[in-house]
Amino acid sequence: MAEPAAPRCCLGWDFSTQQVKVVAVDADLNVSYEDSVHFDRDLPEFGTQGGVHVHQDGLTVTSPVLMWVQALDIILEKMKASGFDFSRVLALSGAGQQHGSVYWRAGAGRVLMSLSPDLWVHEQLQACFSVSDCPVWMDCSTAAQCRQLEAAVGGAQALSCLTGSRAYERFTGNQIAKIYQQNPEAYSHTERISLVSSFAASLFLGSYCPVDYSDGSGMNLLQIQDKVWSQACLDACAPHLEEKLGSPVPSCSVVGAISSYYVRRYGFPPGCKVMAFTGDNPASLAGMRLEEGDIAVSLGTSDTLFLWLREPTPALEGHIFCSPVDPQHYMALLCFKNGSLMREKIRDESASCSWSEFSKALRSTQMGNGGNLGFYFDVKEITPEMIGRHRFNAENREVSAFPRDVEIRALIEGQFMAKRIHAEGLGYQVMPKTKILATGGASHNRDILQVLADVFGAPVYVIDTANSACVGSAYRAFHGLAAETGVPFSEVVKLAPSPRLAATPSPGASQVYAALLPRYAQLEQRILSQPRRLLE
Ligand SMILES: Nc1ncnc2c1ncn2[C@@H]1O[C@H](COP(=O)(O)OP(=O)(O)O)[C@@H](O)[C@H]1O
Ligand SMILES: O=C(CO)[C@@H](O)[C@H](O)COP(=O)(O)O
Repeated sequence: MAEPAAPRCCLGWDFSTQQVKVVAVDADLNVSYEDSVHFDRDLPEFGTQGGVHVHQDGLTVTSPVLMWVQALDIILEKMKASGFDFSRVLALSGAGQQHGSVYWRAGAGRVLMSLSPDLWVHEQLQACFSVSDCPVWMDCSTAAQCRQLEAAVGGAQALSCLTGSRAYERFTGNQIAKIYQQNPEAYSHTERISLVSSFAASLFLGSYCPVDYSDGSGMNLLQIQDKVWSQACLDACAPHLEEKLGSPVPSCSVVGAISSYYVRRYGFPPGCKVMAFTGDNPASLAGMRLEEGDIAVSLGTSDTLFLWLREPTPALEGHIFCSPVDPQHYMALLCFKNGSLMREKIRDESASCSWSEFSKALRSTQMGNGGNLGFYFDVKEITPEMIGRHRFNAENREVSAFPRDVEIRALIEGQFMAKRIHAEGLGYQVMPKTKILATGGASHNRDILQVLADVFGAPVYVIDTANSACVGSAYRAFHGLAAETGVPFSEVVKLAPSPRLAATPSPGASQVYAALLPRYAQLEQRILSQPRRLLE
């Protein structure tokens, strides 16, 4: 009897801070394959820590662009070696860490179009980048460019109304302005500037892929309501920028068929469609099938919190992005830089480098931590703009240290109280029907999720894989296949596995945190009002 045909699938990619990841999702919307290449571990020759290089000024943070390309080569070879059947891939899409930028040297487009299947992609693109170390989202070296941009458009709120955010140091327009000002030669030799997401899509397309509206919203350049580049912002950042960026496209666009390179080298079908790639947080929104009223908390390298929005409400804190799945709607996002890497530091200092010891400490301490509260920002935080470690006892007196278990609970409770306080600052209210959807590496840790449920007073759900950006990308690829028929994204994914309940609030949690949240907010204000703290 003939073998039954292998089920068709879509691939979802994620070029995130610490790794490149991929999932295959079959037509029944179940994940059938998962793989990753970890930059520090699998590509040690690039010498990154956490996927990045922090420069001597402590502000500039970059990643080598060829490391990303080589990671793609390696992961595809791993898939091939494992027997993955590429001929069943109908379409693919992907995500990238947001805000990072890639600078393609003049002539690179031609090289991309004529890749030889006998060689690795990274071998062929060696000379294709005018900037070898790409600024990434952790960079905070563009304060001067941010002030220039805000001044050019009439202030911070005016910029936010236009682009969804006041000027942020990691946002791509400000990063491009810095490259233009400090390295005009590299800028003038650049024929195309991509986001990490559109760069990754370009590798698959074999030609430059446009920036999508959703990830494009993280640049301080896109008018989020009109979905066009803001001429005033472009002019304030660098000359000839519009031609280097190309026109932005709806996130649901099919941008073309896969390059013949992948057809000939790996056996992808020639008609395999490439759907526009987007930011990792927007892709996670798709992967978790977030609905209005839900709140998503991503615990990856960064921690982020995001919501589905019907109407944009740009403010001086937080970001509004175009929705990655519905052209009429938006998403709100808060980003916290001291996420997993800060948790790893405290784990190493106070839990013998072990997540299970870390969890034990969370289980052995009480909700509310005996009134002890902590702020842990080893790198300058985005929300709020603060740096340093600050610990307070139950009498609000600053103390220099906590016992190890108290330190661990103070870190996790503090991280989640900050998220709730700043989400409420954007107008979000926890309702009786609120669901929290958690994702990212730390969502593997049930004890961390328990604290999340307790602080928010809401149940926490997870999907089968913590790689929601990959899953969302594969779902978006399925949506791309149906796009011509106008089927909404929600219809395409309605039969996907439902999120699973991972934690419910403990009895008494709401009373404990009703008392602690205002204290945490007041202490945060106290720290912020001491100017020396900002400079530490
Ligand atoms: N059991 C665990 N408990 C807490 N954090 C964890 C656990 N397992 C992994 N992590 C964290 O997950 C992080 C990676 O998350 P991930 O979402 O894959 O990151 P990114 O997508 O930004 O590369 C690691 O830095 C690690 O600290
Ligand atoms: O800057 C932001 C969002 O605004 C970050 O969330 C980046 O998108 C990095 O994502 P991870 O690699 O931490 O998932």
